Amino acid sequence: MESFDIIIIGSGGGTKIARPAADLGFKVAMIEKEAMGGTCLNRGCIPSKMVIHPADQIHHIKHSPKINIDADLNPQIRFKEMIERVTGTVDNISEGLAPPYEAHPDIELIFGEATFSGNHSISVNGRELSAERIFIAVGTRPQIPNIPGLEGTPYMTNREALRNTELPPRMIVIGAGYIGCELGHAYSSAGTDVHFIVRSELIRREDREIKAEFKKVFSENNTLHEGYDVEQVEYDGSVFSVQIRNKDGAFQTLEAEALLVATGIVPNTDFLGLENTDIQLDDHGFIPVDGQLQSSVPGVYAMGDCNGNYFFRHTVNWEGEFLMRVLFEDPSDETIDYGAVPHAVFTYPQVAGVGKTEDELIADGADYVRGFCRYENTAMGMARQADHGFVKILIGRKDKTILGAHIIGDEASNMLHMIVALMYKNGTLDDLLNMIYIHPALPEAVRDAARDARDQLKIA
Ligand SMILES: Cc1cc2nc3c(=O)[nH]c(=O)nc-3n(C[C@H](O)[C@H](O)[C@H](O)COP(=O)(O)OP(=O)(O)OC[C@H]3O[C@@H](n4cnc5c(N)ncnc54)[C@H](O)[C@@H]3O)c2cc1C
Ligand SMILES: NC(=O)c1ccc[n+]([C@@H]2O[C@H](COP(=O)([O-])OP(=O)(O)OC[C@H]3O[C@@H](n4cnc5c(N)ncnc54)[C@H](O)[C@@H]3O)[C@@H](O)[C@H]2O)c1
Repeated sequence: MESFDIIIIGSGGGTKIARPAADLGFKVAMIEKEAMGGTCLNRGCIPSKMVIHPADQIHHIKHSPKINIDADLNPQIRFKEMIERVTGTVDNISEGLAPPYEAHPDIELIFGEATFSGNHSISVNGRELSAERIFIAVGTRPQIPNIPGLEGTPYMTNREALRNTELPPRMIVIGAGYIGCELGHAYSSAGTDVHFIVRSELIRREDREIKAEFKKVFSENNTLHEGYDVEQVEYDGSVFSVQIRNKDGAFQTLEAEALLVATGIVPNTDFLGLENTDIQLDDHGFIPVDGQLQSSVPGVYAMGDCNGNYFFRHTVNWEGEFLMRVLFEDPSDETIDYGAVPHAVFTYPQVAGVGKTEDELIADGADYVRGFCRYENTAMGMARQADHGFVKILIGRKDKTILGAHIIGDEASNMLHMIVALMYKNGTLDDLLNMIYIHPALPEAVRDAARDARDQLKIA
Protein backbone atom coordinates (compact mmCIF):
# COMPACT_ATOMS: atom_id res chain seq x y z
CA MET A 1 0.00 0.00 0.00
CA GLU A 2 1.44 3.36 -1.08
CA SER A 3 0.48 6.17 1.25
CA PHE A 4 -0.47 9.73 0.24
CA ASP A 5 -1.97 12.65 2.17
CA ILE A 6 -4.53 13.29 -0.55
CA ILE A 7 -5.92 11.30 -3.47
CA ILE A 8 -7.98 13.07 -6.12
CA ILE A 9 -9.99 11.11 -8.69
CA GLY A 10 -10.73 13.22 -11.75
CA SER A 11 -8.80 16.10 -13.30
CA GLY A 12 -11.72 18.46 -14.08
CA GLY A 13 -12.70 20.40 -10.95
CA GLY A 14 -10.30 18.11 -9.06
CA THR A 15 -7.48 20.35 -10.28
CA LYS A 16 -8.74 23.03 -7.88
CA ILE A 17 -7.32 20.89 -5.04
CA ALA A 18 -4.31 19.11 -6.55
CA ARG A 19 -1.74 21.86 -7.09
CA PRO A 20 -2.83 24.23 -4.30
CA ALA A 21 -2.65 21.38 -1.76
CA ALA A 22 0.69 20.12 -3.10
CA ASP A 23 2.03 23.69 -2.93
CA LEU A 24 1.23 23.58 0.81
CA GLY A 25 3.42 20.47 1.09
CA PHE A 26 0.78 17.72 1.05
CA LYS A 27 1.66 14.57 -0.87
CA VAL A 28 -0.95 14.30 -3.60
CA ALA A 29 -1.94 11.54 -6.06
CA MET A 30 -4.10 12.76 -8.96
CA ILE A 31 -5.76 10.01 -10.99
CA GLU A 32 -7.31 10.55 -14.41
CA LYS A 33 -8.58 7.91 -16.83
CA GLU A 34 -8.90 10.11 -19.93
CA ALA A 35 -7.54 13.42 -21.17
CA MET A 36 -6.50 15.96 -18.52
CA GLY A 37 -9.03 18.71 -17.87
CA GLY A 38 -12.29 16.77 -17.69
CA THR A 39 -15.57 17.51 -19.44
CA CYS A 40 -15.42 21.30 -19.47
CA LEU A 41 -12.15 21.49 -21.38
CA ASN A 42 -12.36 18.43 -23.60
CA ARG A 43 -16.05 18.05 -24.53
CA GLY A 44 -18.05 20.70 -22.68
CA CYS A 45 -17.94 24.41 -21.89
CA ILE A 46 -14.84 25.40 -23.82
CA PRO A 47 -15.25 23.66 -27.20
CA SER A 48 -19.01 24.30 -27.18
CA LYS A 49 -18.53 28.04 -26.69
CA MET A 50 -15.84 28.02 -29.37
CA VAL A 51 -18.38 26.71 -31.90
CA ILE A 52 -21.25 28.81 -30.53
CA HIS A 53 -19.42 32.13 -30.89
CA PRO A 54 -19.14 31.82 -34.70
CA ALA A 55 -22.79 30.68 -34.74
CA ASP A 56 -23.79 33.88 -32.92
CA GLN A 57 -21.86 35.95 -35.44
CA ILE A 58 -23.83 34.35 -38.29
CA HIS A 59 -27.04 35.61 -36.67
CA HIS A 60 -25.67 39.12 -36.33
CA ILE A 61 -24.64 39.12 -39.99
CA LYS A 62 -28.08 37.87 -41.03
CA HIS A 63 -29.67 40.73 -39.10
CA SER A 64 -27.35 43.38 -40.54
CA PRO A 65 -29.81 44.74 -43.17
CA LYS A 66 -31.82 46.13 -40.23
CA ILE A 67 -28.92 48.45 -39.53
CA ASN A 68 -28.45 49.31 -43.21
CA ILE A 69 -25.50 47.04 -43.95
CA ASP A 70 -25.34 45.29 -47.30
CA ALA A 71 -23.64 42.01 -46.45
CA ASP A 72 -23.62 38.50 -47.88
CA LEU A 73 -26.71 37.21 -46.07
CA ASN A 74 -25.75 33.61 -46.56
CA PRO A 75 -22.41 33.51 -44.73
CA GLN A 76 -20.80 30.08 -44.50
CA ILE A 77 -18.91 28.65 -41.54
CA ARG A 78 -15.91 26.62 -42.73
CA PHE A 79 -17.14 23.85 -40.46
CA LYS A 80 -14.33 21.31 -40.77
CA GLU A 81 -11.70 24.01 -40.34
CA MET A 82 -13.55 25.43 -37.32
CA ILE A 83 -13.88 22.04 -35.61
CA GLU A 84 -10.21 21.29 -36.29
CA ARG A 85 -9.23 24.66 -34.78
CA VAL A 86 -11.37 24.03 -31.71
CA THR A 87 -10.14 20.46 -31.27
CA GLY A 88 -6.53 21.54 -31.75
CA THR A 89 -6.93 24.29 -29.16
CA VAL A 90 -8.48 22.16 -26.43
CA ASP A 91 -6.17 19.21 -27.09
CA ASN A 92 -3.15 21.51 -26.77
CA ILE A 93 -4.39 22.93 -23.48
CA SER A 94 -5.17 19.45 -22.17
CA GLU A 95 -1.73 18.13 -23.14
CA GLY A 96 -0.15 21.16 -21.47
CA LEU A 97 -1.77 20.38 -18.13
CA ALA A 98 0.21 17.22 -17.36
CA PRO A 99 3.87 18.41 -17.43
CA PRO A 100 3.58 20.89 -14.51
CA TYR A 101 1.95 18.15 -12.43
CA GLU A 102 4.62 15.65 -13.40
CA ALA A 103 7.34 18.17 -12.51
CA HIS A 104 5.85 18.94 -9.09
CA PRO A 105 7.78 17.16 -6.31
CA ASP A 106 4.61 16.54 -4.26
CA ILE A 107 2.25 15.39 -7.01
CA GLU A 108 2.08 11.98 -8.61
CA LEU A 109 -0.08 12.08 -11.73
CA ILE A 110 -1.44 8.65 -12.59
CA PHE A 111 -3.29 7.91 -15.83
CA GLY A 112 -5.67 5.02 -15.18
CA GLU A 113 -9.12 4.13 -13.88
CA ALA A 114 -9.42 4.40 -10.11
CA THR A 115 -11.64 2.10 -8.06
CA PHE A 116 -12.14 2.00 -4.31
CA SER A 117 -10.91 -1.17 -2.61
CA GLY A 118 -11.86 0.14 0.85
CA ASN A 119 -13.04 3.34 2.51
CA HIS A 120 -9.63 4.99 2.20
CA SER A 121 -7.89 2.82 -0.38
CA ILE A 122 -7.80 3.04 -4.16
CA SER A 123 -6.70 0.54 -6.82
CA VAL A 124 -5.25 1.89 -10.04
CA ASN A 125 -3.08 0.19 -12.68
CA GLY A 126 -2.50 -2.71 -10.26
CA ARG A 127 -1.27 -0.37 -7.51
CA GLU A 128 -2.88 0.12 -4.10
CA LEU A 129 -2.90 3.67 -2.75
CA SER A 130 -4.28 5.01 0.50
CA ALA A 131 -4.92 8.48 1.86
CA GLU A 132 -6.58 10.11 4.84
CA ARG A 133 -8.39 12.45 2.47
CA ILE A 134 -9.87 11.38 -0.86
CA PHE A 135 -11.64 13.74 -3.22
CA ILE A 136 -14.07 12.17 -5.70
CA ALA A 137 -14.42 14.50 -8.68
CA VAL A 138 -15.47 11.97 -11.31
CA GLY A 139 -18.16 14.03 -13.08
CA THR A 140 -20.97 12.70 -15.21
CA ARG A 141 -21.53 11.27 -18.69
CA PRO A 142 -24.47 11.53 -21.11
CA GLN A 143 -27.54 9.59 -20.14
CA ILE A 144 -28.65 7.47 -23.07
CA PRO A 145 -32.40 6.80 -23.07
CA ASN A 146 -33.66 3.30 -23.64
CA ILE A 147 -35.22 3.92 -27.07
CA PRO A 148 -35.77 0.83 -29.25
CA GLY A 149 -33.26 0.75 -32.12
CA LEU A 150 -30.99 3.51 -30.75
CA GLU A 151 -28.21 1.31 -29.39
CA GLY A 152 -25.61 0.43 -31.99
CA THR A 153 -26.44 3.36 -34.30
CA PRO A 154 -23.85 6.11 -34.83
CA TYR A 155 -25.80 8.71 -32.84
CA MET A 156 -23.83 11.59 -31.35
CA THR A 157 -23.63 12.94 -27.82
CA ASN A 158 -21.82 16.18 -27.00
CA ARG A 159 -18.57 14.20 -27.12
CA GLU A 160 -18.93 13.32 -30.82
CA ALA A 161 -20.85 16.45 -31.88
CA LEU A 162 -17.98 18.69 -30.80
CA ARG A 163 -15.41 16.70 -32.79
CA ASN A 164 -17.46 15.83 -35.86
CA THR A 165 -15.89 17.49 -38.92
CA GLU A 166 -18.69 16.85 -41.43
CA LEU A 167 -21.60 19.24 -41.37
CA PRO A 168 -24.74 17.11 -41.83
CA PRO A 169 -27.51 18.49 -44.07
CA ARG A 170 -30.11 17.50 -41.46
CA MET A 171 -29.94 16.72 -37.75
CA ILE A 172 -32.50 15.51 -35.21
CA VAL A 173 -31.94 16.50 -31.58
CA ILE A 174 -33.49 14.45 -28.79
CA GLY A 175 -33.64 16.60 -25.63
CA ALA A 176 -34.14 20.35 -25.48
CA GLY A 177 -32.13 21.34 -22.41
CA TYR A 178 -28.76 23.07 -22.22
CA ILE A 179 -26.75 20.75 -24.44
CA GLY A 180 -29.43 20.12 -27.07
CA CYS A 181 -30.21 23.82 -27.50
CA GLU A 182 -26.59 25.01 -27.44
CA LEU A 183 -25.26 22.42 -29.89
CA GLY A 184 -28.41 22.53 -32.02
CA HIS A 185 -27.88 26.30 -32.32
CA ALA A 186 -24.26 25.76 -33.39
CA TYR A 187 -25.23 23.26 -36.09
CA SER A 188 -28.28 25.15 -37.39
CA SER A 189 -26.28 28.38 -37.66
CA ALA A 190 -23.64 26.52 -39.66
CA GLY A 191 -26.34 25.44 -42.12
CA THR A 192 -27.80 22.16 -40.84
CA ASP A 193 -31.60 21.80 -40.89
CA VAL A 194 -32.12 21.02 -37.19
CA HIS A 195 -35.29 19.38 -35.82
CA PHE A 196 -35.87 19.21 -32.06
CA ILE A 197 -38.00 16.58 -30.38
CA VAL A 198 -39.30 18.44 -27.35
CA ARG A 199 -40.95 16.17 -24.82
CA SER A 200 -42.03 18.89 -22.39
CA GLU A 201 -40.61 22.38 -23.00
CA LEU A 202 -37.44 23.99 -24.33
CA ILE A 203 -35.07 24.95 -21.45
CA ARG A 204 -37.82 23.92 -19.07
CA ARG A 205 -36.25 25.19 -15.84
CA GLU A 206 -36.19 28.84 -16.94
CA ASP A 207 -38.61 31.56 -15.93
CA ARG A 208 -41.91 31.30 -17.83
CA GLU A 209 -41.56 34.61 -19.73
CA ILE A 210 -38.01 33.70 -20.72
CA LYS A 211 -39.25 30.37 -22.08
CA ALA A 212 -41.97 32.08 -24.14
CA GLU A 213 -39.56 34.61 -25.67
CA PHE A 214 -36.95 31.90 -26.21
CA LYS A 215 -39.40 29.69 -28.06
CA LYS A 216 -40.48 32.57 -30.31
CA VAL A 217 -36.93 33.40 -31.42
CA PHE A 218 -35.42 29.91 -31.35
CA SER A 219 -38.18 28.46 -33.52
CA GLU A 220 -37.33 30.98 -36.27
CA ASN A 221 -34.10 29.05 -36.84
CA ASN A 222 -34.94 25.54 -35.67
CA THR A 223 -37.92 23.23 -36.21
CA LEU A 224 -39.66 22.13 -33.03
CA HIS A 225 -41.76 18.98 -32.60
CA GLU A 226 -43.34 19.71 -29.26
CA GLY A 227 -45.11 17.26 -27.00
CA TYR A 228 -43.57 14.26 -28.74
CA ASP A 229 -41.87 11.16 -27.34
CA VAL A 230 -39.43 9.08 -29.34
CA GLU A 231 -40.80 5.61 -30.07
CA GLN A 232 -38.17 4.06 -32.32
CA VAL A 233 -34.89 4.82 -34.06
CA GLU A 234 -33.65 3.17 -37.27
CA TYR A 235 -30.44 3.72 -39.21
CA ASP A 236 -29.94 2.47 -42.77
CA GLY A 237 -26.23 3.23 -43.05
CA SER A 238 -26.67 6.89 -43.99
CA VAL A 239 -30.00 8.20 -42.71
CA PHE A 240 -31.68 7.99 -39.30
CA SER A 241 -35.45 7.50 -39.21
CA VAL A 242 -36.90 8.55 -35.90
CA GLN A 243 -40.48 7.71 -35.14
CA ILE A 244 -42.17 10.08 -32.70
CA ARG A 245 -45.60 10.07 -31.11
CA ASN A 246 -47.55 12.75 -29.24
CA LYS A 247 -49.99 12.25 -26.37
CA ASP A 248 -52.95 12.08 -28.79
CA GLY A 249 -51.29 9.08 -30.43
CA ALA A 250 -50.33 10.90 -33.64
CA PHE A 251 -47.18 9.45 -35.26
CA GLN A 252 -44.56 11.20 -37.39
CA THR A 253 -41.32 9.91 -38.87
CA LEU A 254 -38.40 12.31 -39.06
CA GLU A 255 -35.33 11.64 -41.18
CA ALA A 256 -31.84 13.06 -40.89
CA GLU A 257 -28.20 12.22 -41.55
CA ALA A 258 -27.27 12.99 -37.91
CA LEU A 259 -28.87 12.33 -34.54
CA LEU A 260 -27.83 14.14 -31.36
CA VAL A 261 -28.87 12.65 -28.02
CA ALA A 262 -28.85 15.26 -25.23
CA THR A 263 -31.25 13.90 -22.65
CA GLY A 264 -29.39 14.62 -19.43
CA ILE A 265 -26.49 13.13 -17.50
CA VAL A 266 -25.65 10.27 -15.13
CA PRO A 267 -22.88 10.35 -12.51
CA ASN A 268 -19.69 8.32 -13.07
CA THR A 269 -20.08 6.58 -9.73
CA ASP A 270 -21.18 3.16 -10.99
CA PHE A 271 -17.69 1.88 -11.89
CA LEU A 272 -15.93 3.29 -8.82
CA GLY A 273 -16.03 0.17 -6.65
CA LEU A 274 -18.16 1.98 -4.09
CA GLU A 275 -19.61 -1.40 -3.07
CA ASN A 276 -16.27 -1.92 -1.28
CA THR A 277 -16.91 1.15 0.89
CA ASP A 278 -19.50 2.70 3.19
CA ILE A 279 -20.02 5.59 0.76
CA GLN A 280 -23.71 5.99 0.13
CA LEU A 281 -25.39 6.98 -3.11
CA ASP A 282 -28.79 8.53 -3.73
CA ASP A 283 -31.41 6.95 -6.01
CA HIS A 284 -29.83 8.57 -9.08
CA GLY A 285 -26.27 7.49 -8.27
CA PHE A 286 -25.06 10.87 -6.96
CA ILE A 287 -22.99 11.00 -3.76
CA PRO A 288 -24.88 12.92 -1.05
CA VAL A 289 -22.60 15.25 0.88
CA ASP A 290 -22.77 17.34 4.04
CA GLY A 291 -22.06 21.06 4.35
CA GLN A 292 -18.33 20.42 3.94
CA LEU A 293 -18.92 18.21 0.87
CA GLN A 294 -18.05 15.10 2.88
CA SER A 295 -19.65 11.79 1.90
CA SER A 296 -20.99 9.26 4.39
CA VAL A 297 -17.36 8.22 4.97
CA PRO A 298 -15.36 10.77 7.00
CA GLY A 299 -12.42 12.12 5.03
CA VAL A 300 -13.93 11.17 1.64
CA TYR A 301 -15.35 14.17 -0.22
CA ALA A 302 -17.41 14.44 -3.41
CA MET A 303 -17.19 17.59 -5.48
CA GLY A 304 -18.60 18.80 -8.78
CA ASP A 305 -21.24 17.11 -10.90
CA CYS A 306 -20.99 13.78 -9.04
CA ASN A 307 -22.41 15.20 -5.78
CA GLY A 308 -25.54 16.31 -7.63
CA ASN A 309 -25.67 19.81 -6.10
CA TYR A 310 -25.01 21.77 -9.33
CA PHE A 311 -23.80 20.90 -12.82
CA PHE A 312 -21.58 23.83 -13.76
CA ARG A 313 -17.88 24.39 -14.01
CA HIS A 314 -18.24 27.59 -12.01
CA THR A 315 -19.81 25.69 -9.10
CA VAL A 316 -17.15 22.97 -8.94
CA ASN A 317 -14.54 25.75 -8.98
CA TRP A 318 -16.33 27.38 -6.03
CA GLU A 319 -16.44 24.04 -4.20
CA GLY A 320 -12.73 23.45 -4.80
CA GLU A 321 -11.79 26.86 -3.42
CA PHE A 322 -14.09 26.29 -0.44
CA LEU A 323 -12.51 22.89 0.30
CA MET A 324 -8.99 24.27 0.07
CA ARG A 325 -9.88 27.01 2.54
CA VAL A 326 -11.76 25.04 5.18
CA LEU A 327 -9.64 21.88 5.07
CA PHE A 328 -6.10 23.09 4.41
CA GLU A 329 -5.49 26.84 4.33
CA ASP A 330 -7.55 27.99 7.31
CA PRO A 331 -9.21 24.89 8.80
CA SER A 332 -12.68 25.51 10.22
CA ASP A 333 -16.13 23.98 10.43
CA GLU A 334 -17.58 26.53 7.99
CA THR A 335 -20.19 25.00 5.71
CA ILE A 336 -20.48 25.80 2.02
CA ASP A 337 -22.66 28.70 0.95
CA TYR A 338 -23.18 28.82 -2.80
CA GLY A 339 -25.00 32.15 -2.65
CA ALA A 340 -26.84 33.20 -5.78
CA VAL A 341 -25.68 30.64 -8.37
CA PRO A 342 -26.01 32.14 -11.86
CA HIS A 343 -26.38 30.24 -15.11
CA ALA A 344 -26.49 30.99 -18.82
CA VAL A 345 -27.65 29.15 -21.92
CA PHE A 346 -25.39 30.12 -24.80
CA THR A 347 -27.82 30.04 -27.69
CA TYR A 348 -29.42 32.56 -30.01
CA PRO A 349 -31.11 34.15 -28.17
CA GLN A 350 -28.81 34.00 -25.14
CA VAL A 351 -30.40 33.40 -21.74
CA ALA A 352 -29.05 34.07 -18.24
CA GLY A 353 -30.61 33.81 -14.83
CA VAL A 354 -29.98 33.93 -11.11
CA GLY A 355 -32.17 33.34 -8.06
CA LYS A 356 -35.82 32.40 -8.16
CA THR A 357 -38.12 32.22 -11.15
CA GLU A 358 -41.56 33.81 -10.93
CA ASP A 359 -43.22 30.38 -10.69
CA GLU A 360 -40.95 29.46 -7.78
CA LEU A 361 -41.90 32.68 -5.98
CA ILE A 362 -45.59 31.98 -6.55
CA ALA A 363 -45.14 28.43 -5.22
CA ASP A 364 -43.35 29.88 -2.16
CA GLY A 365 -46.21 32.34 -1.59
CA ALA A 366 -43.68 35.18 -1.81
CA ASP A 367 -44.76 38.82 -1.86
CA TYR A 368 -42.86 40.31 -4.78
CA VAL A 369 -43.02 42.77 -7.66
CA ARG A 370 -41.79 42.24 -11.22
CA GLY A 371 -39.68 44.90 -12.93
CA PHE A 372 -39.45 44.54 -16.68
CA CYS A 373 -37.72 46.28 -19.58
CA ARG A 374 -37.51 45.22 -23.21
CA TYR A 375 -34.19 45.83 -25.00
CA GLU A 376 -35.96 47.71 -27.80
CA ASN A 377 -37.10 50.33 -25.25
CA THR A 378 -33.53 51.34 -24.39
CA ALA A 379 -31.19 53.56 -26.38
CA MET A 380 -28.67 50.77 -27.06
CA GLY A 381 -31.45 48.34 -27.90
CA MET A 382 -32.70 50.88 -30.42
CA ALA A 383 -29.20 51.35 -31.84
CA ARG A 384 -28.99 47.59 -32.30
CA GLN A 385 -32.54 47.48 -33.71
CA ALA A 386 -33.24 44.73 -31.18
CA ASP A 387 -36.31 42.72 -32.12
CA HIS A 388 -36.22 40.55 -29.00
CA GLY A 389 -34.77 40.49 -25.50
CA PHE A 390 -35.67 41.79 -22.08
CA VAL A 391 -34.56 42.11 -18.47
CA LYS A 392 -36.87 40.87 -15.74
CA ILE A 393 -36.13 41.36 -12.07
CA LEU A 394 -38.08 40.05 -9.13
CA ILE A 395 -38.03 42.15 -5.97
CA GLY A 396 -39.32 41.36 -2.47
CA ARG A 397 -42.08 43.86 -1.71
CA LYS A 398 -41.25 44.36 1.98
CA ASP A 399 -37.46 44.70 2.09
CA LYS A 400 -36.76 45.30 -1.64
CA THR A 401 -34.30 42.39 -1.80
CA ILE A 402 -33.42 41.05 -5.23
CA LEU A 403 -35.05 37.62 -5.37
CA GLY A 404 -34.29 36.75 -8.97
CA ALA A 405 -33.22 38.16 -12.30
CA HIS A 406 -33.73 36.75 -15.78
CA ILE A 407 -32.32 38.17 -18.98
CA ILE A 408 -32.77 37.09 -22.59
CA GLY A 409 -31.05 38.70 -25.56
CA ASP A 410 -27.61 39.93 -26.62
CA GLU A 411 -24.98 39.87 -23.86
CA ALA A 412 -27.42 38.34 -21.35
CA SER A 413 -24.66 36.39 -19.57
CA ASN A 414 -22.52 39.54 -19.25
CA MET A 415 -25.41 41.79 -18.25
CA LEU A 416 -26.49 39.41 -15.46
CA HIS A 417 -23.20 39.84 -13.60
CA MET A 418 -24.03 43.23 -12.12
CA ILE A 419 -27.07 41.65 -10.47
CA VAL A 420 -25.10 38.60 -9.36
CA ALA A 421 -22.57 40.88 -7.65
CA LEU A 422 -25.32 42.75 -5.85
CA MET A 423 -27.02 39.54 -4.72
CA TYR A 424 -23.74 38.34 -3.18
CA LYS A 425 -23.62 41.65 -1.25
CA ASN A 426 -27.28 41.31 -0.18
CA GLY A 427 -28.09 44.30 -2.38
CA THR A 428 -31.57 45.70 -2.81
CA LEU A 429 -33.61 47.46 -5.45
CA ASP A 430 -32.27 50.76 -4.07
CA ASP A 431 -28.72 49.67 -4.90
CA LEU A 432 -29.79 48.97 -8.48
CA LEU A 433 -31.33 52.44 -8.66
CA ASN A 434 -28.64 54.40 -6.85
CA MET A 435 -25.79 54.26 -9.30
CA ILE A 436 -24.93 55.96 -12.56
CA TYR A 437 -25.28 53.77 -15.62
CA ILE A 438 -23.18 54.51 -18.69
CA HIS A 439 -25.43 56.04 -21.30
CA PRO A 440 -26.38 54.46 -23.60
CA ALA A 441 -24.96 51.06 -22.61
CA LEU A 442 -27.15 47.95 -22.66
CA PRO A 443 -27.28 47.67 -18.81
CA GLU A 444 -29.66 50.64 -18.90
CA ALA A 445 -32.20 47.86 -19.50
CA VAL A 446 -31.39 46.61 -15.97
CA ARG A 447 -31.85 50.13 -14.59
CA ASP A 448 -35.15 50.54 -16.40
CA ALA A 449 -36.39 47.18 -15.13
CA ALA A 450 -35.42 48.41 -11.63
CA ARG A 451 -37.34 51.66 -12.20
CA ASP A 452 -40.33 49.62 -13.33
CA ALA A 453 -40.15 47.61 -10.08
CA ARG A 454 -39.89 50.87 -8.09
CA ASP A 455 -43.03 52.14 -9.84
CA GLN A 456 -44.87 48.90 -9.04
CA LEU A 457 -43.97 49.33 -5.38
CA LYS A 458 -45.37 52.87 -5.43
CA ILE A 459 -48.66 51.69 -6.93
CA ALA A 460 -49.18 49.05 -4.25
C1 LIG B 1 -21.53 20.22 -23.97
C2 LIG B 1 -21.38 20.77 -22.57
C3 LIG B 1 -21.30 22.14 -22.38
C4 LIG B 1 -21.16 22.66 -21.11
N1 LIG B 1 -21.10 24.02 -20.98
C5 LIG B 1 -20.96 24.55 -19.74
C6 LIG B 1 -20.85 25.96 -19.58
O1 LIG B 1 -20.89 26.72 -20.55
N2 LIG B 1 -20.68 26.44 -18.34
C7 LIG B 1 -20.64 25.63 -17.24
O2 LIG B 1 -20.47 26.12 -16.13
N3 LIG B 1 -20.75 24.29 -17.36
C8 LIG B 1 -20.91 23.73 -18.58
N4 LIG B 1 -21.00 22.37 -18.72
C9 LIG B 1 -20.97 21.54 -17.50
C10 LIG B 1 -19.53 21.35 -17.01
O3 LIG B 1 -18.75 20.84 -18.07
C11 LIG B 1 -19.51 20.42 -15.82
O4 LIG B 1 -20.41 20.87 -14.83
C12 LIG B 1 -18.11 20.32 -15.21
O5 LIG B 1 -17.18 19.93 -16.19
C13 LIG B 1 -18.12 19.32 -14.05
O6 LIG B 1 -16.80 19.19 -13.56
P1 LIG B 1 -16.40 17.92 -12.66
O7 LIG B 1 -15.03 18.19 -12.19
O8 LIG B 1 -17.45 17.62 -11.70
O9 LIG B 1 -16.39 16.70 -13.68
P2 LIG B 1 -15.60 16.47 -15.05
O10 LIG B 1 -15.11 17.73 -15.64
O11 LIG B 1 -16.50 15.62 -15.86
O12 LIG B 1 -14.30 15.67 -14.61
C14 LIG B 1 -14.38 14.33 -14.19
C15 LIG B 1 -13.09 13.64 -14.58
O13 LIG B 1 -12.99 12.42 -13.86
C16 LIG B 1 -12.46 11.42 -14.71
N5 LIG B 1 -12.88 10.13 -14.15
C17 LIG B 1 -14.14 9.65 -14.01
N6 LIG B 1 -14.13 8.45 -13.38
C18 LIG B 1 -12.81 8.17 -13.14
C19 LIG B 1 -12.15 7.08 -12.52
N7 LIG B 1 -12.82 6.04 -12.01
N8 LIG B 1 -10.80 7.11 -12.46
C20 LIG B 1 -10.09 8.16 -12.96
N9 LIG B 1 -10.67 9.23 -13.54
C21 LIG B 1 -12.02 9.24 -13.62
C22 LIG B 1 -13.07 11.74 -16.06
O14 LIG B 1 -12.31 11.16 -17.10
C23 LIG B 1 -13.03 13.26 -16.07
O15 LIG B 1 -11.85 13.75 -16.64
C24 LIG B 1 -21.11 21.80 -19.98
C25 LIG B 1 -21.17 20.41 -20.15
C26 LIG B 1 -21.30 19.90 -21.43
C27 LIG B 1 -21.33 18.41 -21.61
N1 LIG C 1 -24.25 26.72 -20.45
C1 LIG C 1 -24.08 25.84 -19.49
O1 LIG C 1 -23.80 26.16 -18.34
C2 LIG C 1 -24.23 24.37 -19.79
C3 LIG C 1 -24.18 23.91 -21.09
C4 LIG C 1 -24.33 22.54 -21.33
C5 LIG C 1 -24.52 21.68 -20.27
N2 LIG C 1 -24.55 22.16 -19.02
C6 LIG C 1 -24.80 21.24 -17.87
O2 LIG C 1 -24.91 19.91 -18.33
C7 LIG C 1 -26.06 19.30 -17.77
C8 LIG C 1 -26.65 18.32 -18.76
O3 LIG C 1 -27.23 19.00 -19.88
P1 LIG C 1 -28.38 18.32 -20.71
O4 LIG C 1 -28.80 19.26 -21.77
O5 LIG C 1 -28.00 16.94 -21.09
O6 LIG C 1 -29.51 18.12 -19.61
P2 LIG C 1 -30.84 18.96 -19.30
O7 LIG C 1 -31.39 18.37 -18.06
O8 LIG C 1 -30.59 20.42 -19.35
O9 LIG C 1 -31.80 18.64 -20.53
C9 LIG C 1 -32.22 17.34 -20.85
C10 LIG C 1 -33.46 17.43 -21.72
O10 LIG C 1 -33.74 16.15 -22.25
C11 LIG C 1 -35.13 15.90 -22.15
N3 LIG C 1 -35.30 14.45 -22.14
C12 LIG C 1 -34.90 13.57 -21.20
N4 LIG C 1 -35.20 12.31 -21.58
C13 LIG C 1 -35.78 12.40 -22.81
C14 LIG C 1 -36.29 11.46 -23.73
N5 LIG C 1 -36.25 10.15 -23.47
N6 LIG C 1 -36.81 11.92 -24.88
C15 LIG C 1 -36.85 13.23 -25.15
N7 LIG C 1 -36.37 14.17 -24.33
C16 LIG C 1 -35.85 13.76 -23.16
C17 LIG C 1 -35.54 16.61 -20.88
O11 LIG C 1 -36.93 16.87 -20.89
C18 LIG C 1 -34.70 17.89 -20.99
O12 LIG C 1 -35.34 18.86 -21.76
C19 LIG C 1 -27.00 20.42 -17.39
O13 LIG C 1 -27.62 20.12 -16.16
C20 LIG C 1 -26.14 21.64 -17.27
O14 LIG C 1 -25.97 22.06 -15.95
C21 LIG C 1 -24.41 23.48 -18.74
